[in-house]
Formats: sequence, C-alpha cells, structure tokens
Amino acid sequence: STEKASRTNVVLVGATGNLAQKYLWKSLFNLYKSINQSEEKYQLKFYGAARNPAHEGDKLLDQILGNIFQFDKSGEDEKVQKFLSNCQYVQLKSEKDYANLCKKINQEAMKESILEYGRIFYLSVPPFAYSRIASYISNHCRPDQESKTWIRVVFEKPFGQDLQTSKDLTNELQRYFDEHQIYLVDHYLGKVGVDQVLQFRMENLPLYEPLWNRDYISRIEIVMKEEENCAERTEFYNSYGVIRDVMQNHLTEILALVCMELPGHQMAYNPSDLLQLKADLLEKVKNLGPDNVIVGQYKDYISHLRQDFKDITKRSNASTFAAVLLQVDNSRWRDVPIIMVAGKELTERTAYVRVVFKDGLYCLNNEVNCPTAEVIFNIQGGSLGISAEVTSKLLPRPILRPDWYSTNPTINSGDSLGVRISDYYVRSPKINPDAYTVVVDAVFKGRQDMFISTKNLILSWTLWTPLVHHADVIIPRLYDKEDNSQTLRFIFHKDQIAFADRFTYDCKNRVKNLYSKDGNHPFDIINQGFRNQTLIRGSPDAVIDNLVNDILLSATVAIRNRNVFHVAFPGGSTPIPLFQKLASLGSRISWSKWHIWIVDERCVPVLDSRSNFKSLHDHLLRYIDVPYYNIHPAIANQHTGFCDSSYYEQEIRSVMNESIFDYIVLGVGSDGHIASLFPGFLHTIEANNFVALVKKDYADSARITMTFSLLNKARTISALILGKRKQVIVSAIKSGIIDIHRYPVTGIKISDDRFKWFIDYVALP
Ligand SMILES: O=P(O)(O)OC[C@H]1O[C@@H](O)[C@H](O)[C@@H](O)[C@@H]1O
Repeated sequence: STEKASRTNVVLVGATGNLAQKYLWKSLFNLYKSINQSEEKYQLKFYGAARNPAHEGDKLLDQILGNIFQFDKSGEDEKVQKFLSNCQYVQLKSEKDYANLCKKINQEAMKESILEYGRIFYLSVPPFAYSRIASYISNHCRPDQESKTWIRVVFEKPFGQDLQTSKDLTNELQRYFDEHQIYLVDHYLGKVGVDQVLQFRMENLPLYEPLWNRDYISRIEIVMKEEENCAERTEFYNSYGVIRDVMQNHLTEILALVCMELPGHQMAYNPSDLLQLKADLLEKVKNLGPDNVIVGQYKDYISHLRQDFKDITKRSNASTFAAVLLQVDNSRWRDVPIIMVAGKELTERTAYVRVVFKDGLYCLNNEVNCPTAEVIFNIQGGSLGISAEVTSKLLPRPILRPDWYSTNPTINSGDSLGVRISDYYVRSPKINPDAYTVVVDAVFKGRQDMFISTKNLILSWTLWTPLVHHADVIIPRLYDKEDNSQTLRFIFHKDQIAFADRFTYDCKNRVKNLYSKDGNHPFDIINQGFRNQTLIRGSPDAVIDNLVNDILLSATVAIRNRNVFHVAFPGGSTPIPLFQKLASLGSRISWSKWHIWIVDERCVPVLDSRSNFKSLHDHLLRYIDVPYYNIHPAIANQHTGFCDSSYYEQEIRSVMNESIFDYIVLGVGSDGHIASLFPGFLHTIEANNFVALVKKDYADSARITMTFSLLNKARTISALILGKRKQVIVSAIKSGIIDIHRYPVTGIKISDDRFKWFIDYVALP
C-alpha cells in the first residue's frame, strides 16, 4: 500500500528524575511493545529530556536506561534493544532548546516522509516549572494547524494546594492549551483495582444498581493505609499533609467512581459523559466542616522533619493521618456515611473500598462470624495482597469477566480481611499492569476519562479547601506505628466524627458519649449560649481541647498580623489541665513569638506552693522553649516579700503595644471572682490603674491583679469553668445579671463576640 508510516513523538521532560526512573520509562517501553505488536504503522520515538548539557545528559540517561532494563530477562532483549535505539537524550532548558527540538521533529518527518500522528509532552518536573514549560511548548511545539497531528501535554500532581492556587494553575495552563490537550494525571485511575469499581457497577448493573443506594447500603469506607513514613520527603509533605496528598485526589476519584450515577449507554459511553457524571457527584457532596475530620501525626514525624530541614527547632502540625466523614446530598445517598481514611506509618499497606449493606441477617446461634453483606474492592495490598472484588455470598453473585479469575489461585481459602473467605465470591484480574503503564497507554489513546478534567479538579478543591485550611491549624493527635489501633480508633455519628476514646458503646451497640447528657456530642458550641456570648460546653477534655484550639487560632492570627502573641493565664487548679495540654504540644507550637503573662499573683516567694507562677512553670513553662524574656511573672520581691503592683504595670505598658492582650484566660471562683478581683473589695482599686495590689481580709497574702481597665481592652477573653463546685455560681450568673460588686466576673465589658465561655457538663448540666 502507499500508506505512509505514522509516528508519535514522545518527549519526557524530567527523564532522569525519580518518577521517570521508577515508573515512566518502563511504561513507555510497555507502550512501545503493545503498539508495535498490534499495529506496525505506528512508530514511536522517545526523547528523554533534562536540563543537563548534551554530553552529560547522554551519559546519564544511558546509565539510567541501562539500570532500568538490565534486569529485563524475560526473553525481551531484542525488543528492549529496539526500544532503546528509539530513545535519545535532548537538553531542554531554555526556550531555544524547545524551539530547536521541535524544528528537528518537523524536519525529520519531512525528510523521512512520515506522517506525524501525535506529540506527547510528559512533564515530570516540579509544578513551579509547569507554566514556563507550557509556554515554550505552546510557542514552538504545536503541530502544524493544517495537519491532523495532535498534541497532548501531561502533568503530574500536585495541582495546587487549595482552591485559589489550583485555579491559578489551571488558568495558566488554559492560556496555552485547550482542555482536550491537557492531561492531569491521577495515577490511581491507572490502577486495575480502581478501574474495577466502575466495571463492577456496569457489568452487574441489573443485579446491583437497584441495591446501590441509601435503602440498602449502610455505609461506605474508602481506605488507603501506608506503612511508609515521610522521611526524606517532609520538604514536600510538610506543606501538603495527608488530606492534600491523597484525599483531595486519589480517594476523591474513588469516591466518585463508587457513588456517581452511571453513564446511560453501559459500555459505550464517551469520556466527557463520565467526567460530567463525576462533576455532578462532586457538586453534591455536602460541605465539610471541623466536625467532619480528625487528624493525627506519627510520632517520629518531627524528627524526620528536622533531619530533612537540618533545623532542630523546626515544628509542624502537618497531619500524616486523617479520617473524614462525608455525605452525598442526593436522593441516592442522603444520610449514608462515607468514611475516608488515609495515613502514613500505619501497620499495613492497603487500599480498598468497602460497601457495607444493611443486611438484616439473623444468625440463629449468635455466631461470632455472622457474615456481613458487603462488597469489598481490594485495590492493593492488605491481607489479600492483590486487587480483587470480594462480595459477600448474601448478595447476588456477580458475573464473571473472561479476563478475571473467579477465585484467584494465589488466594487461599482461609481467613482474609478478617473474614472467612468461603463466605464470599472472589474475583480478580488475570493481568495487573502497573498504574503508570495504564496512564501512559491512556495518553496515547486519548482516553481523557482516565485523567482529571480542570473542571473536576476545581470542584474537588472547592470541596476540600475549607477542610484543609481547618486541618492546618488544629493539632494532630500523635500516634505510634506499632500501637495505633487504640489511639486512632474513631467513631462517627450523624454529622460528626471523633476519636473513639471520647465515647463508649451501650449494650445495643449504639454510640453513646462518655460525658454528654444526650449521648450525642463530646461537646457543643452554642452561639449566644451563655449570657448572650458563645458557649463551648462538653466533657472537661473536650472543653480544654477546644480552648487550646481557640488559643492557637488566635495565636496564628496575632502572629500573622502583628508578629507577636500576648496571652495571660489565671492561677488556681482549673487551668492545670490547660497548661498540660499546651505542654504536650510542646515542640509543635512555635513558641518564639509568644509572650506569656499571668492575670494575678500572690505576694509570696516564687517557690512557694501558693505561687501562680510556680504552677504555670511546673505544668507548662518548663516543657516549652518560649524565650526567657517573653515570660512575664508578677512575682513579689523574693527577698523582702515586698509586693508592688507598679512594676508589673510598667512592664505591661512597655512591652505591649497599647497594653492590648491578644488572649486572656480567666478562671472564675465559686464566689464569682476573676483574677484577684474579689466581691466586696473592688472599691479599693484605683480606676485608671492596669494592675492593682489587693489586700483581702482573710487571705493569707496580698495579691497583684490585673484590673478591669486592663482586662476590658483585650482582644479575646475566655472564661474556663470546670467542676461541680462551680455549679452554683454558673447558675447564679446564667440569667445575664450584671452586678460587678457581687459577681466580679459580670464586670467584663467587651463585645459579645470577644468573650467565650468554656464550661464543662458538670458545672453547667
Ligand atoms: O499506592 P501507591 O501507588 O504506592 O501511591 C501512593 C502514593 O501516592 C502519591 O500520590 C502520594 O504523593 C504518596 O504520598 C503516596 O505514597
């Protein structure tokens, strides 16, 4: 025939990098093999590009390819040789390099009288280079408008860090290319185990589609556990964390495949239908808020971080574990809990989807192993070790595809996934190409449904951004690799997810809160809940946790705006758990910008057990590295015991701009006093002073105290009230009464949104 040979040029930018070495070259070889075998007329030519000059790069690439393919002893030597003879190094650094390469590609096609079928630019480079390289490609490497040659530009994640940055990125890319030319990779879509989800739903449509909804399904779990930790990778990981790293992308794609509506024409749908159906689903996922997430960090993370950054003071709240409770607000899924879990440094490597049915099964003898009706898509790892579909025999028997095993010979019939495998139908694929081989093949075939559309990327970030911003400022729970089954156990109920040690089960296996009255919440936050101000009420633990988070949030804002955070703590026994909680966060808070003050002090030597400063020191200061000069005790003269309020007042006025505290925590005495402002003694205080000396008849010592004039200037004040002893005062002031001499706490006059009450269930039943 006179048909011309046709060639596709593949340019791998970043050809000597990690991803290329680990996966991409192999995948290109696999593409080469599969194309060569089926249709001879498709030629493939590969350019491995990096920034090194040709003489260096040539050698480097040779070496790398040598390493990758030397072990290929599967009788493919000849094919490998042929493949390698079609690979060559090219330096791509400046715009001119791109221009030259593409000129050469054009000339060769002319000279050899070859039709160019397509051009692939695979960018395996850091994202900051995307825009620049995209512009070079656009300026010099677009195929001739007249020709039918296509161009596809492939990008690897991360695609932004939140909604804004992902929009910036996609806007940049869209300046240069049309949607059908942009390929955003999510390599999970290349996994056979992920692909099987939609396959299963389509193939078993008559059997399963009627069951695939809220009437039959009680919950869905999407889980990705890894044994690996973040050592040597924290420079990347620290600004991402587990939610951005794998939930926003991999697990969200899986969520869409499990929950989306199915394309109408069974097998023959087109890519844009599928992407649209995913978009529809993403739009229906309910907004995520603070109650929808819990986070953890493995214990050695900080030391890995410090090694990578070579900085022994480095701190981080990056989460390496997260569990998220999602819900899809449509008629198919309303109220069905969808649990997403992902983490590093866990006890096993596995990824799976588990769809649990409301089975209603009654087991006569109350067997421990009374089977559950469920479909498990094992994506990888776990006790099965391979991708497989595991369907409870209580459910319809799924049809078997010719290229799948009904039971894989490598799965033994014993226990797996904690269940008796004989209670299940097991199907698994006979061949399992690696994800990147599938991805590369899909680029060549133009299968855009195997990639992320820019629209869906933005939808996904719209969903996740509020949550990642929230997660960025909360303190993750620490966990051990070995012993995390207790620490990371969690419970979900209605709209909330929380660590399980805050709950208990009652005998009917219903969730019940350990502390709350109604059994629903570890705490509640009620606007205008107490004296018209915000009330955070819960178990003592939950109250302290919330207070700590509130303080940390305020610190973040203060440091961002003013580069300093002034906080004052009360004395007495109530704040001790608060000090301890802050101390336990120790190295994960950046203390250097904190100034720590106390609201009052007894005129006693600093080592006296009655000293507020001693308590603050013993429970907090000794554990954290806040700079010495940022600690502001109001101690009496150690030698004479002589007490003078003017020193402290002076210090406040000189250290702090306008004497405005960012955050003041107050304890409230059972008589209604705050700081050392006692009922019946306020008349002794000079109105204009910020600090006063108070002598209370029966008190064992005089006291130094902040006054209302100072307290009322603060940006935020929180009152912390715990325990039974406080019930009476709490109910006395509940009505909103203002009587400053009888209940000094009612003398705080700042706007309602700046005052918060943290009260436990015992004090406010
Ligand atoms: O399951 P796989 O294919 O090994 O992929 C997991 C990896 O996926 C990547 O996208 C994440 O950045 C990594 O943190 C993660 O380890």
